[in-house]
Amino acid sequence: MSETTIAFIGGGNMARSLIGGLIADGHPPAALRVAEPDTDRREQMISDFGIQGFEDNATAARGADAVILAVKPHTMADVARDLGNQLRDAGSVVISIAAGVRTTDIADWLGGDVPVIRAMPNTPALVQTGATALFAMPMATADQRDLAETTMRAVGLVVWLPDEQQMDAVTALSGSGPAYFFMTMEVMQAAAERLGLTEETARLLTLETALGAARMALESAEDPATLRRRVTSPGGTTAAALEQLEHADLAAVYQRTLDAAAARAAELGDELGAQ
Ligand SMILES: NC(=O)c1ccc[n+]([C@@H]2O[C@H](COP(=O)([O-])OP(=O)(O)OC[C@H]3O[C@@H](n4cnc5c(N)ncnc54)[C@H](O)[C@@H]3O)[C@@H](O)[C@H]2O)c1
Ligand code: PRO
Repeated sequence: MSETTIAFIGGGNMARSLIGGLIADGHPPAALRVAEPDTDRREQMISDFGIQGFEDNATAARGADAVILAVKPHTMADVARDLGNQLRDAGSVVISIAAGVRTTDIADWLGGDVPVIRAMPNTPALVQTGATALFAMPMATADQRDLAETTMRAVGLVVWLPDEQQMDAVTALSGSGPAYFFMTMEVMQAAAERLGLTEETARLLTLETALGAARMALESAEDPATLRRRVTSPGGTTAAALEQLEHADLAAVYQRTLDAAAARAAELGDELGAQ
């Protein structure tokens, strides 16, 4: 793994999280490259991480073991078409992290015989607690799958999907999911401040509670419903609180939330695949 050269095409938020997580895991910065057209962003990544930065995608990708396409979904077709000749000849493992965009479309844009692996990571990769789902085109070799898995496992959990369609649900759950938890933290902290806590106290207690609940749910043999019941004394404070969440029909809110994200992922795949 330490010898593996990984080139990121696009140096935005998600690339930054993956690069930060890989370096924290011990990946040598010199073996990481980023192609980023925005000069300030590129220079910032070079200075923050000590990686190699390039203005030009082809130069960054040349000779890399893995090329991670980390541009926005609507930029993917142009980027893949430009890199196609080079990637087909080089035998690099091509991993796309774009929401919605399907492997067969990326392979077409690359010009055919390139086994594309699709990944849906999330930004907690930066602190090595990412969650990534992978799907590989059937033509991908075991070595190519291994390289994709090893790369993403360096920054957190990895699961393989048997069916690419499930990627839309994953995007709705763990790809976008950090935003749902961040929003919950924002509103819980604000509510606690309105109850009289200082900003700093409310912030710390909110974040530690989120971390503690997540760790406990991960490490416990009990399911979250059991853990929730253990917090909830009959007639107590938690019961009074949960009554409000039930009244707001949290289950329906989250169903609509994930449905909307999954539908948008499918829509992106349809729209962009038609190019
Ligand atoms: N941010 C997330 O939480 C997240 C999670 C999973 C997947 N993704 C996927 O990752 C991809 C990137 O998302 P992001 O949030 O990092 O976006 P971003 O806008 O922060 O980053 C995209 C970067 O690509 C650069 N870019 C634009 N045109 C380019 C080109 N032609 N060649 C090379 N680079 C170019 C931009 O300057 C920008 O820095 C998207 O496809 C998104 O669906 C994002
Ligand atoms: N961020 C990207 C988006 O919002 C993809 C998952 C998380 O589209």
